[in-house]
Amino acid sequence: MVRSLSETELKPVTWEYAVQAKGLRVKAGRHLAVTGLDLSIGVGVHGLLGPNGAGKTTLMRALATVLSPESGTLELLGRPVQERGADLRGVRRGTGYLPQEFGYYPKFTVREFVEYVAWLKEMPALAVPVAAERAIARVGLADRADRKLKELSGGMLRRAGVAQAIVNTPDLLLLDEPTVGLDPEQRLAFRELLRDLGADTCVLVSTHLVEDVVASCTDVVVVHTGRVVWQGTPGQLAERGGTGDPGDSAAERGYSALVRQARREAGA
Ligand SMILES: Nc1ncnc2c1ncn2[C@@H]1O[C@H](COP(=O)(O)OP(=O)(O)OP(=O)(O)O)[C@@H](O)[C@H]1O
Repeated sequence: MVRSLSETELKPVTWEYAVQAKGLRVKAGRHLAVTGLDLSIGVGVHGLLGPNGAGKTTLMRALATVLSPESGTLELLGRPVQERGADLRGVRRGTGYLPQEFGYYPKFTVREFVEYVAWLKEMPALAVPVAAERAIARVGLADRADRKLKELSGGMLRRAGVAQAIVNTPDLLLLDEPTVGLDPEQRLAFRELLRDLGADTCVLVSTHLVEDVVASCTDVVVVHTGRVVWQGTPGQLAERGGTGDPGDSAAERGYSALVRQARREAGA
């Protein structure tokens, strides 16, 4: 049974930054993967870049309130989340999350899956069918809404994952490698969707594809060994690289230069 909401939970909360982290430390298993991270992001599309093991997934999981911070402060949608009695339900209602690997019931259809998540997000029952229909259409799966998840290709499954993340029109949308497995046409459509969502949502999207970031992000966040080592626009990222840095584009060279510098500074 779904319990009714308390007065505190219903009180409107305002914020300038959907995510505000200061000195954030988060463990992945026993390993401290986020090691003192400062980050403030608001409405827009923020690309999260970093080498394998930099802590991107762990950070995403903390922002999705799946992992609790070890220390530091974390405010999500204007609510402090590290304190006892924090309004995690309020944060979760306003958040959409596509994990790197997500679990699902293989026999659910796309529609059932997306509606189920809408229900978990405590959306009003009457609003659910239309919201699910819209989310499914936005990821280009309208013609497959009644197909079972187990019958979908990897790229289609990923798109169903994005649909469940946006069904509640979240204020904070966390997408962990959403473009993995998408064909070139779908990747282009997805970039457009991201730009569209970023007009009124704080979107944090983790990816290894610098070109995706340049095409659809207003802001780039580079992490290394669990910290933010650089934040700026895609244009500023492109300016960071030189001809000696590896990469096929100015932005890729800029990213390589930043990672090299972070490695040098970390003494690795
Ligand atoms: N359950 C775990 N137990 C121990 N260490 C872990 C665990 N999960 C992750 N780690 C370690 O934490 C660090 C950060 O991992 P994380 O998955 O957050 O990085 P990432 O930037 O998302 O990497 P990738 O780009 O490969 O997805 C890595 O060194 C990883 O080996």
